[in-house]
Amino acid sequence: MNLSFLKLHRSLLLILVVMLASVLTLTLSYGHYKGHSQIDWFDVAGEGGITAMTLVWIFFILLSRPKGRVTNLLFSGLAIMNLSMTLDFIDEFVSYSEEQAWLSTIESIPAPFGMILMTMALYHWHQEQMTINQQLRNRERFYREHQLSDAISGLASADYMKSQISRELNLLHHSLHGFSLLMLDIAQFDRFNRQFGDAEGDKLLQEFAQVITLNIREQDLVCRYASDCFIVMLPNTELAIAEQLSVSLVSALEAFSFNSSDKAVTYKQKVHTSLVAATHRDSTSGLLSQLHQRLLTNKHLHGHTA
Ligand SMILES: Nc1nc2c(ncn2[C@@H]2O[C@H](COP(=O)(O)OP(=O)(O)OP(=O)(O)O)[C@@H](O)[C@H]2O)c(=O)[nH]1
Repeated sequence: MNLSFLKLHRSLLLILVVMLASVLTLTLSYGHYKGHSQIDWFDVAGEGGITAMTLVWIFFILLSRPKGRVTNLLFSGLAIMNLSMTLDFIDEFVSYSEEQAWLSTIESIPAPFGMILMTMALYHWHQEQMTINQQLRNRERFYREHQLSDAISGLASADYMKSQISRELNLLHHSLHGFSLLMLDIAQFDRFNRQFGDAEGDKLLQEFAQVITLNIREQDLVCRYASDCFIVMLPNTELAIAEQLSVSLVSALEAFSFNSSDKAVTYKQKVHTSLVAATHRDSTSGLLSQLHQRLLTNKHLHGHTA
């Protein structure tokens, strides 16, 4: 588990600890233990479970989110709801004298305010997500599942691409134009890895992924298919248009200068490509195998020079 985001939220964690410590001090110093026989253990389990769960939610929010307005609102809403729940939970063990009965009365007051803050947080989170979705459109298309993305490039995985190809094949008879698939393979990537090391190789893969994402259209989907090989799905695109897109994408990739982490080396990479246009007679595996065969032929035709 990566805990790096938690370090950004030290002040929020401190607020939570101070809040819970104050509530415990206040209630335990004014309250009197009810006695074992007076305690309803079903209520204790239920209310204790809800209180603990809101703390777990706060933990995961702070673990997952950078600093900012949405995080502050989510934290405040949940922390205030947790305040109500903690008071309710402690109520199961202690009772108060008449002068301190307000401690029991106020327990339900924070919860609605917490819910209002959570609602505002969810609205702003929705707005934030719309912006992020726009940025991720070429990586996700219709579906989000972190297990279907490639950890190094951040792109969709081969499995996700296969599921999208099958989906497009099923839709093929409804669309005016078929779709095309473009395979892009970095030339001599093995040599690059040996020369600069695997970490620089990973950096090149990430930067190639970004260049591809920036140069494809809104409707296209890109995945990292295998080691140094990417596939771009071009929906509603005939082969002639796909060829033009391929040429401009390859020139963007080959014009891209890779800078090593220490800025000591600048490097340009050649790219091999292959293209297929899908027809309703094709299958997913058949299309992928055609792409692969054509890539091998193109590599052979153009030689293995970088
Ligand atoms: N850095 C890095 N390297 C990887 C990763 N996955 C595979 N590789 C390496 O990618 C290289 C792929 O080698 P090849 O398939 O021979 O490709 P190539 O050297 O580009 O050969 P051509 O395409 O024929 O020019 C191998 O050295 C793999 O070890 C990865 O995630 N990160």
